[in-house]
Amino acid sequence: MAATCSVSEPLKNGLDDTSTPLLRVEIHDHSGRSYHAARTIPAGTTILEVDTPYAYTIWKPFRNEVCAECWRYDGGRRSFLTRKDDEGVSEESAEGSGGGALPSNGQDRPGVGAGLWFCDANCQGRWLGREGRETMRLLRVLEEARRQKEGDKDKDGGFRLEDLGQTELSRENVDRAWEMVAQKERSPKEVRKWRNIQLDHFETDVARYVLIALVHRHREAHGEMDWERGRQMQAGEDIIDRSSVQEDTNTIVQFGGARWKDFAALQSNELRHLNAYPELLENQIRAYQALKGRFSSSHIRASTSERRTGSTDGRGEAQLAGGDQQSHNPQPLHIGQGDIGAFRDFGSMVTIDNVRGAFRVDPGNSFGIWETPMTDESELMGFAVYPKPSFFNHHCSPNVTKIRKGRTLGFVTTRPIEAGEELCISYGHVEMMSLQERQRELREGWFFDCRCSRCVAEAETHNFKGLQK
Ligand SMILES: C[S@@+](CC[C@H](N)C(=O)[O-])C[C@H]1O[C@@H](n2cnc3c(N)ncnc32)[C@H](O)[C@@H]1O
Repeated sequence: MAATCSVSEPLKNGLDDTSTPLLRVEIHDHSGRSYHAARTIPAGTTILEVDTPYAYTIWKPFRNEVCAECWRYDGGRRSFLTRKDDEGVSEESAEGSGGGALPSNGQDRPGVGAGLWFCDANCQGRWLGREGRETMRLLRVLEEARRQKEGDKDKDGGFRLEDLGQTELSRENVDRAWEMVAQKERSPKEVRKWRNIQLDHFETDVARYVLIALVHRHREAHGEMDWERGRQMQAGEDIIDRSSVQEDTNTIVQFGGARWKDFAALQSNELRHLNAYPELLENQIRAYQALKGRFSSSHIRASTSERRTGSTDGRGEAQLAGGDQQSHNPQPLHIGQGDIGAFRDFGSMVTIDNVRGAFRVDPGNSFGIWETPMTDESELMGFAVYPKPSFFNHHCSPNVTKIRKGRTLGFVTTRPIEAGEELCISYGHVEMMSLQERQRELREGWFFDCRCSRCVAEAETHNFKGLQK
């Protein structure tokens, strides 16, 4: 039964932009926003197709076995991956919507890459065209935070769950944990220490997910204009002031048809997720601290002004972060001339609100990046959040199936659909399970009590107490 009055304001956000000629969003009492058919739809119709996620990560064990662009995986074989990071890309050829024609400055710490492998120059070019070479640099800086050996977390200044002195992760306690971090970051000295935080693989991988989201938010905030300006500076062209068209160009900065406001307005499962896995709070806060320490605005600002006053070494480069990193990171990381526009104020994106916002929406909305074709043996290689498809609710007898081709997600009807009918996918492989098994699976894996029409009908028939209409 669809309702329109029982939802909070945040839940309503994003509704305006989500309807398409085939889909409209309705709000249900027990399951929130959900796609419905705007008219009759034949079986086999692609009702939504989204070409790229807003944020995603590939888990470290798969990083050098999966193409970073098309997500091709060949059972662990690597011979099809012929390009790494920006290797083989000339300075001029990395242009695109990301405006990525920035020089490889030769200063990046040897051995630390951005962690991106590609099938070939096409995949590499597509990635660079969308994300820009600057994003590669940011990923490289973050990779320096990846702990190479098991270390002692206690002494690195990063948050520990024990610091909270509470085992129960109530709303108040989670807020208090973040507030403790907010207090600490009022001291620039403390934030400088966070540059030395070393993250474990999981923490680094989730920090990469956040970083991609923040880069996208930054791109929206600054519009294409700065990227274009950086490209012009690099190419030695006259800078054309296009500030009058910034608003127009802003509207085209989207990733998978979505903007930050769509991403951040997705449903949050923060508390239920943290209660199931309390150590995640430590992982998330440490990831935040490492990002903050490495990308802090004040550090970038100081460095960019250095460049402007010519106090760098004359190679026209501005220091980004890591100038005084720990001893095994002796070389400072630099960004190239022209990056000023692209990076300007990137550090201001690294706020508790933004980072917590990105973590909050991941558990309820992320799609697993599975090896295809999907079998029982398929590997889970990472996860991705696509805001538009996140409005599909789950049904234990779904009428829509999800198909991944590369990083594009397509949604196809599996039977004829009546106008007004709810359109649902299946979140897991639960169709063959009993009512009790399905309920347990969805509660434990997805943190909700399934109230799809099949579960509700079966619960009534079997007098199953767990579900009420
Ligand atoms: C990916 S979101 C789907 C969109 C969501 N309804 C919203 O308003 O943003 C997944 C969440 O939707 C709700 N949901 C989806 N399918 C459901 C179902 N069959 N029964 C109850 N809740 C459901 C759950 O709260 C779940 O965590």
